[in-house]
This record gives sequence, structure tokens and C-alpha cells, in this order.
Amino acid sequence: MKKIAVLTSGGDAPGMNTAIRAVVRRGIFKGLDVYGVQNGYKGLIAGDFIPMDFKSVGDILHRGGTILQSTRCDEFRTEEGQKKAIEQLKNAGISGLIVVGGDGSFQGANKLNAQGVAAIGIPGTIDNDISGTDYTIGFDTAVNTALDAIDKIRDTASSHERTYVIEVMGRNAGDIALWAGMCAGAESIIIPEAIDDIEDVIDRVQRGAKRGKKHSIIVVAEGVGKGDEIGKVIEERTGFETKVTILGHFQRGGSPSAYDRMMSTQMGAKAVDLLVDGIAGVMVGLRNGQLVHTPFEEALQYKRTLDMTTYDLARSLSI
Ligand SMILES: Nc1ncnc2c1ncn2[C@@H]1O[C@H](COP(=O)(O)OP(=O)(O)O)[C@@H](O)[C@H]1O
Ligand SMILES: O=P(O)(O)OC[C@H]1O[C@](O)(COP(=O)(O)O)[C@@H](O)[C@@H]1O
Ligand SMILES: [Mg+2]
Repeated sequence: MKKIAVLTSGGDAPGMNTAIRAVVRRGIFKGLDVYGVQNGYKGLIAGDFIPMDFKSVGDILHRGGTILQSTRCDEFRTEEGQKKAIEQLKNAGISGLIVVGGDGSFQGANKLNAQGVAAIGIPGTIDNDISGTDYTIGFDTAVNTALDAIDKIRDTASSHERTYVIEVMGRNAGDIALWAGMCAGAESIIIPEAIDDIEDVIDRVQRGAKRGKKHSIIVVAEGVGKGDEIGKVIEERTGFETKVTILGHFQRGGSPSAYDRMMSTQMGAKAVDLLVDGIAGVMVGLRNGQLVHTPFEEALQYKRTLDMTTYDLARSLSI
């Protein structure tokens, strides 16, 4: 293998730039020519390849977003779209492809791999929702961003004796809500994996007020999809002024944390090393503190499960 390419796909995540840097520099170190694909699978179909040198990834490891841009591309879901992409790679003489993205992007990478392109996935999504890895790049930064926002809301909630329902991202996964909620000391955390009985949420708000608490914070994962409704019911039933805040895309930006930089650097280099060793059709991941690789087929087959011990602990600390 002489030429490889790297692309970012799906929702961007802090640490994607760090991963691109690691792929490019490790690739050059291993004697490869490395190309960046602009705009994810859309750019793959268009043959939008840029040769990357050592300097092209200078001064990016601390920046949020992705210098290669990211897209969601419907054409690539079709066989025709995939054929076009394969043709572009062949014409450019590129035989290995590293995809930094989420589960959807890996479905695409798996299809390319089945058609002869040596593809490797690096888990890059703030949601931490991929099976086959305990961690996805961007999660730590997103949690800290959400936590910082919740801490600030808590200040004003306390001054005005208000209840806040704060909706965080995560698609169908409750990881961001669980971590941010636990670390913020939320009264209740509502996640798709364990939708709390609304009566229990109301009880916790009322018990807190009786103990003299000046505010209540309820963190809801977007996957529950009921932030507004929950806010209305709490206000009606408790009589406490209740506000609903949706944190939104704010959570996807910002400079990656040290942990995200470390993980994306390690995973980026590992992806290159696997290609050089002739291994493909796998995603890189972290399991029990070790870098591992798992066949796409296996990783995509299982639904990721959330460790509920943390959830139970959070509940026991806010009674
Ligand atoms: N089943 C699939 N087959 C081929 N390509 C897919 C498939 N699912 C997703 N993709 C490609 O991956 C892109 C990103 O997927 P998406 O689910 O939006 O984000 P993420 O990778 O972050 O989960 C899609 O826009 C599409 O181009
Ligand atoms: O940016 P968009 O298209 O509005 O998508 C929002 C979604 O993207 C995410 O931020 C990240 O999800 P993906 O990594 O799967 O793309 C989700 O938390 C959220 O549901
Ligand atoms: Mg996803």
C-alpha cells in the first residue's frame, strides 16, 4: 500500500482535527502518501482529494470542527454512489481509506471495504454511542462544555429560585446527559435507556425545596424528546417557576480536551499502523483502557448498552 486517504463524516466532533493530524503524520512516517478527502463521502464521490504534507496539519490539533469539513451524504447510501467513490479512489491510486465518524459512517466504510477498498474506522462523535468501543472522540469535550453551561445556569437558577430542565445532545444515547447530569449534581437525569417516572422527578424537586434548596436542575437527553412537556408538567404540579433550555450545537464545538487529543492521536496512529499491517474492515476502539480493533460487521451488529451503575449511583446521591 502506497497511497491512503482520510475523511471526516457525520456530525463533527472536537478531536477530529487531532485525528487527521495523527493519520497524516503517522502515514508520512510510515512512508505513505496521504490525501485528505474534502466534505466526507460527498467529496469521495466527487474525487475531492488534497495531498497532505507534514505542514498541512500544523496548528490544528487544538481546534474544534474539522479542516476537511464533514457532511451527511444521501447519494453515498446508494450502490451507484459507492461505485462512483470507488472509481475515484482507483483513478487516484488510493487503496486505503480511514473514516473518522460515527455508526452511520462506518456502515458506509463497511460497504466500501466489502468492495475492495481497505477501510478503517475511527470513532468520532460526541454521542459515545458506538458499540465495539468504550469511548468515541469528542465525548469528553462535549460533556465538559455541557457541564460548564449547566454550572452557569445553576448560578442564575439559584438566584431566582427556579427549576431548570436542560436538554443535552446524544441522539438516542443518554451518555452526555448521564455524565453532565452526574457531574452537575442534577436532581434528576432522564435518558432514553431509563425514562424516569415523571412522579419521581416531581418528588425529587419537592423534596429538594423542602430541604431548603434554592434551585432544581433536571438534565434530559434529546433522545427522550420531551423537554418542553416535562418542564410544563413540573411547573403545573410544583408551582415552581420552571424554564426549559436546549443546549444544542454549542456542545459540538470548541477546543478538544487533553483526553480527546490523546485518544484521537492514539487512534489515528493505530488506524495507519493497521493498514500498513494489511488489516482492514475494522474500527479502532478503546476497551478496558486498551486500544483494540473490531470488525465493522461485529461492531455494527450490536446495539451499544449504557452501564447503568453510574445512573443508579446518580439517583442514590440526589434523593
Ligand atoms: N447504511 C449506510 N450505507 C452507506 N452509507 C451510509 C449508511 N449510513 C450512513 N451512511 C453514510 O454516512 C454518513 C454519516 O452518517 P450519519 O448517521 O449521519 O452520521 P454518523 O456517522 O456520525 O453516525 C451518511 O450521510 C451517509 O453518507
Ligand atoms: O448537526 P445535526 O445534523 O443537526 O445533527 C444533530 C445530531 O448530531 C449529533 O450532534 C452527533 O451525532 P452523529 O455523530 O451521529 O452525527 C447528535 O448528538 C445530534 O442528534
Ligand atoms: Mg451516529
